[in-house]
Amino acid sequence: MGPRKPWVGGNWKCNGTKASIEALCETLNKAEFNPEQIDVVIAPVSLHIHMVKEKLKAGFKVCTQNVSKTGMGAYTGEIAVDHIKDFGLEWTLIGHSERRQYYGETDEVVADKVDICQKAGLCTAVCIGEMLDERKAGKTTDVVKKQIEAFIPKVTDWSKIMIAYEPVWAIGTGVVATPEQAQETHAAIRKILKEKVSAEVAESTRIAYGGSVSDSNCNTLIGLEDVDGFLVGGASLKPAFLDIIKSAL
Ligand SMILES: O=C[C@H](O)COP(=O)(O)O
Repeated sequence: MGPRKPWVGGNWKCNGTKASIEALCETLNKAEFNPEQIDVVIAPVSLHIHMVKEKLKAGFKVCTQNVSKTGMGAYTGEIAVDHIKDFGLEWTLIGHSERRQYYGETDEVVADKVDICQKAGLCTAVCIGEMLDERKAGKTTDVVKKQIEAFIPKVTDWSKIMIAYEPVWAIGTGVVATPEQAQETHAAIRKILKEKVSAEVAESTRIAYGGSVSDSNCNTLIGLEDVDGFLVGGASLKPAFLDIIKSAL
Protein backbone atom coordinates (compact mmCIF):
# COMPACT_ATOMS: atom_id res chain seq x y z
CA MET A 1 0.00 0.00 0.00
CA GLY A 2 1.32 3.43 -0.88
CA PRO A 3 1.07 6.69 1.08
CA ARG A 4 -2.45 7.39 -0.21
CA LYS A 5 -5.67 7.15 1.82
CA PRO A 6 -6.92 3.57 1.37
CA TRP A 7 -10.18 2.98 -0.47
CA VAL A 8 -12.26 -0.16 0.02
CA GLY A 9 -15.50 -0.57 -1.89
CA GLY A 10 -18.21 -3.19 -1.71
CA ASN A 11 -20.06 -3.49 -5.00
CA TRP A 12 -23.18 -5.46 -4.21
CA LYS A 13 -24.10 -5.55 -7.91
CA CYS A 14 -27.66 -6.77 -8.62
CA ASN A 15 -27.95 -8.67 -5.34
CA GLY A 16 -29.82 -8.62 -2.06
CA THR A 17 -33.32 -8.47 -0.66
CA LYS A 18 -34.55 -6.12 2.05
CA ALA A 19 -34.06 -8.92 4.58
CA SER A 20 -30.59 -10.02 3.46
CA ILE A 21 -29.39 -6.43 3.26
CA GLU A 22 -30.65 -5.61 6.72
CA ALA A 23 -28.64 -8.56 8.06
CA LEU A 24 -25.59 -7.56 6.02
CA CYS A 25 -25.69 -4.00 7.34
CA GLU A 26 -25.78 -5.37 10.89
CA THR A 27 -22.69 -7.43 10.12
CA LEU A 28 -20.86 -4.55 8.47
CA ASN A 29 -21.62 -2.26 11.40
CA LYS A 30 -19.16 -4.38 13.39
CA ALA A 31 -16.34 -2.91 11.31
CA GLU A 32 -14.10 -0.52 13.17
CA PHE A 33 -12.39 2.14 11.12
CA ASN A 34 -11.76 5.84 11.11
CA PRO A 35 -13.32 7.48 8.03
CA GLU A 36 -10.61 10.13 8.20
CA GLN A 37 -8.10 7.39 7.44
CA ILE A 38 -9.93 5.14 4.99
CA ASP A 39 -12.83 5.42 2.55
CA VAL A 40 -15.21 2.49 2.94
CA VAL A 41 -17.75 2.77 0.16
CA ILE A 42 -20.81 0.54 -0.31
CA ALA A 43 -22.67 0.34 -3.62
CA PRO A 44 -26.07 -1.35 -3.25
CA VAL A 45 -28.84 -1.71 -5.81
CA SER A 46 -30.26 1.82 -6.22
CA LEU A 47 -33.65 0.84 -4.71
CA HIS A 48 -31.81 -0.19 -1.54
CA ILE A 49 -29.69 2.94 -1.17
CA HIS A 50 -32.10 4.72 1.13
CA MET A 51 -32.38 1.73 3.43
CA VAL A 52 -28.64 1.04 3.44
CA LYS A 53 -27.91 4.67 4.24
CA GLU A 54 -30.25 4.42 7.23
CA LYS A 55 -28.91 1.09 8.45
CA LEU A 56 -25.16 1.52 8.08
CA LYS A 57 -23.39 3.41 10.82
CA ALA A 58 -21.78 6.77 10.21
CA GLY A 59 -18.43 6.42 8.54
CA PHE A 60 -19.58 4.20 5.70
CA LYS A 61 -20.13 5.99 2.41
CA VAL A 62 -22.98 4.85 0.20
CA CYS A 63 -22.45 4.92 -3.54
CA THR A 64 -24.38 4.32 -6.76
CA GLN A 65 -23.23 1.61 -9.16
CA ASN A 66 -23.84 3.79 -12.18
CA VAL A 67 -24.79 7.32 -13.14
CA SER A 68 -26.54 8.81 -16.13
CA LYS A 69 -24.47 10.68 -18.70
CA THR A 70 -27.30 13.22 -18.79
CA GLY A 71 -28.72 15.55 -16.18
CA MET A 72 -32.31 15.42 -14.93
CA GLY A 73 -34.98 15.32 -17.61
CA ALA A 74 -36.87 13.02 -19.94
CA TYR A 75 -34.44 10.09 -19.67
CA THR A 76 -36.51 7.12 -18.50
CA GLY A 77 -34.75 4.71 -16.19
CA GLU A 78 -31.73 6.89 -15.45
CA ILE A 79 -30.33 8.31 -12.20
CA ALA A 80 -28.67 11.69 -12.64
CA VAL A 81 -25.77 13.22 -10.72
CA ASP A 82 -28.30 15.74 -9.41
CA HIS A 83 -30.21 12.92 -7.69
CA ILE A 84 -27.04 11.48 -6.23
CA LYS A 85 -25.96 14.85 -4.87
CA ASP A 86 -29.46 15.68 -3.64
CA PHE A 87 -29.47 12.41 -1.75
CA GLY A 88 -26.23 13.36 -0.01
CA LEU A 89 -24.10 10.67 -1.62
CA GLU A 90 -20.46 11.41 -2.37
CA TRP A 91 -19.51 8.56 -4.70
CA THR A 92 -20.51 6.72 -7.85
CA LEU A 93 -18.95 3.88 -9.82
CA ILE A 94 -18.47 4.39 -13.55
CA GLY A 95 -17.52 1.99 -16.34
CA HIS A 96 -17.69 -1.28 -14.47
CA SER A 97 -16.82 -4.11 -16.87
CA GLU A 98 -20.37 -5.47 -16.54
CA ARG A 99 -21.69 -2.10 -17.74
CA ARG A 100 -19.14 -2.13 -20.57
CA GLN A 101 -19.89 -5.76 -21.54
CA TYR A 102 -23.66 -5.98 -21.15
CA TYR A 103 -24.90 -2.40 -21.53
CA GLY A 104 -22.70 -1.04 -24.29
CA GLU A 105 -20.80 1.40 -22.14
CA THR A 106 -17.94 2.50 -24.36
CA ASP A 107 -14.88 4.54 -23.39
CA GLU A 108 -16.71 7.53 -24.86
CA VAL A 109 -19.74 6.99 -22.60
CA VAL A 110 -17.44 6.55 -19.60
CA ALA A 111 -15.75 9.84 -20.50
CA ASP A 112 -19.14 11.59 -20.71
CA LYS A 113 -20.02 10.24 -17.27
CA VAL A 114 -16.70 11.34 -15.82
CA ASP A 115 -17.37 14.77 -17.31
CA ILE A 116 -20.80 15.15 -15.70
CA CYS A 117 -19.50 13.88 -12.33
CA GLN A 118 -16.58 16.29 -12.40
CA LYS A 119 -18.88 19.19 -13.17
CA ALA A 120 -21.10 18.14 -10.24
CA GLY A 121 -18.13 17.64 -7.88
CA LEU A 122 -19.05 13.97 -7.39
CA CYS A 123 -16.34 11.47 -6.39
CA THR A 124 -15.98 8.78 -9.00
CA ALA A 125 -14.50 5.30 -9.03
CA VAL A 126 -13.66 4.69 -12.68
CA CYS A 127 -13.31 1.01 -13.54
CA ILE A 128 -10.87 -0.24 -16.14
CA GLY A 129 -9.35 -3.59 -17.00
CA GLU A 130 -8.50 -6.03 -19.75
CA MET A 131 -10.21 -9.17 -21.04
CA LEU A 132 -8.44 -12.51 -20.85
CA ASP A 133 -7.57 -12.64 -24.53
CA GLU A 134 -6.10 -9.16 -24.30
CA ARG A 135 -3.88 -10.21 -21.39
CA LYS A 136 -2.83 -13.37 -23.22
CA ALA A 137 -1.92 -11.25 -26.24
CA GLY A 138 0.28 -9.03 -24.04
CA LYS A 139 -2.01 -6.04 -24.55
CA THR A 140 -2.94 -5.25 -20.92
CA THR A 141 -1.06 -1.95 -20.73
CA ASP A 142 -2.36 -0.83 -24.14
CA VAL A 143 -5.94 -1.58 -23.08
CA VAL A 144 -5.81 0.28 -19.77
CA LYS A 145 -3.97 3.15 -21.46
CA LYS A 146 -6.75 3.54 -24.01
CA GLN A 147 -9.40 3.38 -21.27
CA ILE A 148 -7.61 6.02 -19.17
CA GLU A 149 -6.76 8.32 -22.08
CA ALA A 150 -10.45 8.43 -22.98
CA PHE A 151 -11.45 10.17 -19.77
CA ILE A 152 -8.30 12.16 -18.91
CA PRO A 153 -9.41 15.27 -20.86
CA LYS A 154 -12.60 15.44 -18.78
CA VAL A 155 -10.87 15.55 -15.41
CA THR A 156 -10.41 18.91 -13.77
CA ASP A 157 -10.19 17.67 -10.17
CA TRP A 158 -8.15 14.49 -9.79
CA SER A 159 -8.79 14.35 -6.04
CA LYS A 160 -12.30 13.17 -6.96
CA ILE A 161 -11.13 10.31 -9.16
CA MET A 162 -10.28 6.82 -7.93
CA ILE A 163 -9.25 4.23 -10.49
CA ALA A 164 -10.39 0.64 -9.98
CA TYR A 165 -8.24 -1.79 -11.93
CA GLU A 166 -10.31 -4.91 -12.47
CA PRO A 167 -8.99 -7.53 -14.86
CA VAL A 168 -12.20 -8.88 -16.38
CA TRP A 169 -10.97 -12.49 -16.20
CA ALA A 170 -10.62 -12.15 -12.43
CA ILE A 171 -14.12 -10.79 -11.78
CA GLY A 172 -16.35 -13.32 -10.07
CA THR A 173 -14.16 -16.21 -11.21
CA GLY A 174 -12.19 -16.98 -8.08
CA VAL A 175 -9.05 -16.44 -10.19
CA VAL A 176 -7.37 -13.47 -8.57
CA ALA A 177 -4.51 -11.65 -10.28
CA THR A 178 -1.15 -12.72 -8.92
CA PRO A 179 0.63 -10.10 -6.81
CA GLU A 180 3.08 -9.67 -9.71
CA GLN A 181 0.27 -9.09 -12.23
CA ALA A 182 -1.53 -6.66 -9.94
CA GLN A 183 1.57 -4.65 -9.03
CA GLU A 184 2.81 -4.56 -12.62
CA THR A 185 -0.49 -3.19 -13.95
CA HIS A 186 -1.02 -0.73 -11.09
CA ALA A 187 2.50 0.60 -11.67
CA ALA A 188 1.77 0.83 -15.41
CA ILE A 189 -1.39 2.84 -14.68
CA ARG A 190 0.60 5.20 -12.47
CA LYS A 191 3.17 5.60 -15.26
CA ILE A 192 0.40 6.44 -17.73
CA LEU A 193 -0.92 9.11 -15.33
CA LYS A 194 2.60 10.51 -14.96
CA GLU A 195 3.15 10.70 -18.71
CA LYS A 196 -0.30 11.92 -19.67
CA VAL A 197 -1.20 14.14 -16.69
CA SER A 198 1.52 14.88 -14.14
CA ALA A 199 3.85 13.33 -11.58
CA GLU A 200 1.71 14.82 -8.79
CA VAL A 201 -1.48 13.23 -10.11
CA ALA A 202 0.31 9.90 -10.62
CA GLU A 203 1.52 10.00 -7.03
CA SER A 204 -1.73 11.08 -5.42
CA THR A 205 -4.39 9.17 -7.39
CA ARG A 206 -5.65 6.06 -5.68
CA ILE A 207 -5.75 2.81 -7.61
CA ALA A 208 -7.81 -0.02 -6.10
CA TYR A 209 -7.64 -3.61 -7.29
CA GLY A 210 -10.80 -5.63 -8.00
CA GLY A 211 -11.36 -9.21 -9.09
CA SER A 212 -11.92 -12.15 -6.72
CA VAL A 213 -10.60 -10.27 -3.70
CA SER A 214 -11.22 -12.32 -0.56
CA ASP A 215 -10.25 -12.47 3.07
CA SER A 216 -7.54 -14.95 2.10
CA ASN A 217 -5.76 -12.84 -0.54
CA CYS A 218 -6.38 -9.26 0.63
CA ASN A 219 -3.40 -9.10 3.00
CA THR A 220 -0.94 -10.03 0.26
CA LEU A 221 -2.47 -7.67 -2.29
CA ILE A 222 -2.61 -4.69 0.05
CA GLY A 223 1.11 -5.16 0.70
CA LEU A 224 1.84 -4.14 -2.90
CA GLU A 225 3.31 -0.70 -3.39
CA ASP A 226 0.79 0.59 -5.92
CA VAL A 227 -2.37 -1.07 -4.58
CA ASP A 228 -4.34 1.48 -2.53
CA GLY A 229 -7.36 -0.66 -1.74
CA PHE A 230 -10.00 -2.88 -3.28
CA LEU A 231 -13.26 -2.94 -5.18
CA VAL A 232 -14.92 -6.10 -3.94
CA GLY A 233 -17.89 -7.92 -5.42
CA GLY A 234 -18.86 -11.33 -4.06
CA ALA A 235 -16.94 -11.11 -0.80
CA SER A 236 -18.55 -7.76 0.04
CA LEU A 237 -21.83 -9.62 0.61
CA LYS A 238 -20.24 -11.72 3.33
CA PRO A 239 -18.64 -11.21 6.76
CA ALA A 240 -15.30 -11.67 4.92
CA PHE A 241 -15.65 -8.00 3.94
CA LEU A 242 -14.83 -7.05 7.54
CA ASP A 243 -11.40 -8.69 7.15
CA ILE A 244 -10.89 -7.00 3.81
CA ILE A 245 -11.57 -3.59 5.38
CA LYS A 246 -9.21 -4.47 8.22
CA SER A 247 -6.42 -5.41 5.81
CA ALA A 248 -6.38 -1.85 4.47
CA LEU A 249 -6.31 -0.05 7.82
O1 LIG B 1 -16.90 -4.55 -8.60
C1 LIG B 1 -16.37 -5.57 -8.20
C2 LIG B 1 -15.71 -6.49 -9.08
O2 LIG B 1 -16.46 -6.73 -10.22
C3 LIG B 1 -15.15 -7.73 -8.45
O3 LIG B 1 -16.11 -8.72 -8.27
P1 LIG B 1 -15.68 -10.04 -7.47
O4 LIG B 1 -15.01 -9.59 -6.21
O5 LIG B 1 -16.95 -10.79 -7.24
O6 LIG B 1 -14.71 -10.77 -8.35
